[in-house]
Amino acid sequence: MKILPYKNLFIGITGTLNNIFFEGKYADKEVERTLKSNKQWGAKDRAFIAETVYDLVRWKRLVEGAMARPLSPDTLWEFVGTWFALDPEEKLPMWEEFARINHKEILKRHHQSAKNPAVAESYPDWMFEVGKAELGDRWLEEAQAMNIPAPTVLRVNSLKTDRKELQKLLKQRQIKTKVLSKYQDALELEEKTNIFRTDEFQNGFFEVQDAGSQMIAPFLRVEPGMRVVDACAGAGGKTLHLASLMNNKGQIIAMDIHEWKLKELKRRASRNDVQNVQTRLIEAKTIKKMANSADRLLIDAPCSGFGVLRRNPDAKWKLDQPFLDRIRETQAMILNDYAKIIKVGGLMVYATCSILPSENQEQVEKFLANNENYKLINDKTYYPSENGYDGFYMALIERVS
Ligand SMILES: C[S@@+](CC[C@H](N)C(=O)[O-])C[C@H]1O[C@@H](n2cnc3c(N)ncnc32)[C@H](O)[C@@H]1O
Repeated sequence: MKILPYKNLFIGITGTLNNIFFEGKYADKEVERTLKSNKQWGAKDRAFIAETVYDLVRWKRLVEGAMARPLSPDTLWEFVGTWFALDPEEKLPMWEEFARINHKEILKRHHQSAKNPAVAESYPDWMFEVGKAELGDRWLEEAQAMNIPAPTVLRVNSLKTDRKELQKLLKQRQIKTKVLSKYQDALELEEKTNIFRTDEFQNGFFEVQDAGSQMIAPFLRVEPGMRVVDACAGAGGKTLHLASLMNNKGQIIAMDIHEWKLKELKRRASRNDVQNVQTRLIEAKTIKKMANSADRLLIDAPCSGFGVLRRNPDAKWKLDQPFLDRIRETQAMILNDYAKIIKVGGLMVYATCSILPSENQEQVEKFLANNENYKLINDKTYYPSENGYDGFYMALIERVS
């Protein structure tokens, strides 16, 4: 991205990066906070800040390689300067903060450090090794695909409008979209814009939801009138989709262990005109009490996020091996315990936003080995390198007895 040589923008960038890397804040929330507290900036300034921050979060390790030292609160300006110095087309402003940036040295160090593919693709060693061990030859392609910024995809709320109509309404606001024909209700934005400000969003005509994620609810084969449990509903991205597919008929019980997420879900449901959802906080005996009660069950399990790093690049630096080990145990526990919620003859989907077999096929295989009364109907992994969207896994399982 072309440098905008205004110091206040660079102060915004370094401040935001400081909060993400050294104060434990999430990149999306921090960028939003910085932009909200600087209303004087125009659209180009905002795009420059957001894009530069995301690029630097994504490419942290590559830039550190070119700096030949780790990022610290004291090296933030050098970090930003080095990033731009790597691009021969860019000219750094002549500010004292960049006085020590030496283009030739940076390029020399970069050529050397990027011989290590984990540096070249900007992943921590442990994560690169896990990817290689689990995905073999496929990993490098996926690692590269997850470095490409995510497009914005909308899911049209079929309870309120349809794709053609929404596309027309957005066009009237100069917001161009393209139809993703392989996905029933998806529209992709042609350019980044603050879509949340539109009346169409406020009126619940659409939700922002990655195209890969839009494949999960239809995989569960829900029908109007069914009793459906969404066991890890979070703030309800997929609950809302299920409600649209059921045409608001039947019942969806949306559950989570965090009450604040369910509150957000209710707010979104009301904006979407979704009327068949009831929320339920998971407590000690909740799951046991619900045994044999549902026609369909969605387990959108907590996971490493190893398929959505293009959307959440900060997870590269926040995840660690102990978390991955713990989350696999949680997934196994959830699958085993929650599967009892469906009736005999009922179906469930186990899904994650990870492409690691250890969180996906291997979990399902273990579950089926311990539970002979369930059978796998089919499963599918969506790889970021193949579809250009987020990576997901989903398995459709039937309770046969
Ligand atoms: C992948 S997220 C769900 C995303 C959500 N389904 C959506 O489409 O927006 C996983 C969710 O599982 C929840 N969770 C974690 N542990 C859980 C447990 N033991 N039982 C149920 N939900 C759990 C998390 O709070 C999180 O909201």
